[in-house]
Formats: sequence, C-alpha cells, structure tokens
Amino acid sequence: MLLPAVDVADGQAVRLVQGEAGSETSYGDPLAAAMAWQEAGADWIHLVDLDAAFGRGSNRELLAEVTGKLDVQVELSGGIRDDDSLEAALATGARRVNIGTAALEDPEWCDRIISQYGDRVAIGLDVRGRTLAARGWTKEGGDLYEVLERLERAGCERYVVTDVTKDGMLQGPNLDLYRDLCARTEKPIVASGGVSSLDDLRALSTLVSDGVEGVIVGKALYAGAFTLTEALELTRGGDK
Ligand SMILES: O=C(O)c1ccccc1N[C@@H]1O[C@H](COP(=O)(O)O)[C@@H](O)[C@H]1O
Repeated sequence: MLLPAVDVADGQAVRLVQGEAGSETSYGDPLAAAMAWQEAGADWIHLVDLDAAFGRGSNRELLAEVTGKLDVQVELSGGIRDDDSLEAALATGARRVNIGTAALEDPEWCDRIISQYGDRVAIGLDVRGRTLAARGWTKEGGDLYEVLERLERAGCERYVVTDVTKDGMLQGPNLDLYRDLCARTEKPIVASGGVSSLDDLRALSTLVSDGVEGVIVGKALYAGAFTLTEALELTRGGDK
C-alpha cells in the first residue's frame, strides 16, 4: 500500500526537511495536489495538518474540504489530541486518523479511543533513534519500546512509524527500524520517511511478509524522483 503525503501548512501543500519548521518547500494548493495523486491511481492519501501538529494553528476546515472531495481513502493526521479534534477528524469521512502527541502525553485517552474506534485509529510513532518525538517533533516523548509495549497492551491496530531524521532527506528509509519493530508486534506497520527511489520501495517490499503494510511517500514524488504510476506498478507487483 502506497500513501502519497499531502502535508499542509498555512493553507499550502508543503514538504519539510526532518520536520523542521521553516524548512518548507511549497507545492501549492493541497486539493490540487491530492487530486493529482488520486488521478494518478492512489488508493490512499496521507493528509497532515502541520500547523495543528506544531500547535501553531489549524487547517481543519481546509482538510475537511479536501477529504470530502476525494474518492480515495484518507489517513488524517496532525493535532488530533482530544475528543473534539478526534470527532472532527472522523466526521470528515477520513478512513483512519493518526494520533501522535496524544499517544505519548495522554495514555488514558489514547487507550480509550483505541478500544472505541479500533482500526480507524493508527498510532504515529515518530522517532529519533529510540526516542519518540511529539508536538511537531520538537519535544521528546519517551522510549519507543516502552511506549510500543503499552500500546500493544491497549490493543493498537496499526502503527505509522516515521524516522524523523530521514524525513524529507531523500536518503533512503530506516529498514533496520522497521525490521526491529516488526519483530516486536504482530500489528501492521506503515513506514514513513526517507524514500528516495524505486529501489527504496523495492527494499521496503521485502519487509511486507514481516509486517510492513504500507509506505508514505512525500518529497520523492513532489521532486519527481519517480512517478506515482511507476511506484504503484511496483508496489502492486507489476515491476520487480
Ligand atoms: O509529516 C511531517 O512532516 C511532520 C513534521 C513535523 C511534525 C509532524 C509531522 N507529521 C505528522 O504529524 C503527526 C503528529 O501529529 P500530533 O502529534 O498527533 O499532533 C504525525 O503522525 C505525522 O504524521
């Protein structure tokens, strides 16, 4: 499963480097970007409100509009931290929401929504080394493996795992991280961060049998390193 990313800051589709505020490259209208990925054949869009993730604003209405206009499944992320933001996110029609900061800062709420919403909730594990990152990746959020054990006990259905140091760098994904996590959970993992080439997708494909279910691709698509058509053909088995 391949999820093109549309990250939104100040109403624009952007890509950051290692999640650093101020490192944005702008790619224009988020709806146009998402529609372009849909028209190229994507089954999913990973749609992120970066301002909400950083706690410096919100693009809630815009993301609801984009989600409402898409025919493909949407994974909605960024700033979903309480009942109000969760209900608003689910009301957009997004198939799945991704919880990052709140999974680290509010474990009780997180456990409750995992049991209430099942696979409509994925937990975003954004990591540097084995330390989790929260609040727009500006704060440390604890030890990856301790938090993973807690989430396993809570019954988390899916993990979206980003190596922050790889994100936006176009230097390849952290395959060791995904291998390691797959050995610690039976639940599917969506890999994110660093994909730079079709060879990176081929390398991630070798981890599908271990539990890597999907991959989020951002900068490589926007920078034209390969086309979405090529990537989908490869991930759907048409090109080895
Ligand atoms: O996607 C990014 O580039 C990104 C950069 C900096 C911070 C967050 C980023 N992404 C997404 O934000 C959610 C976390 O949001 P929250 O902590 O729940 O508010 C994370 O899952 C990433 O998908």
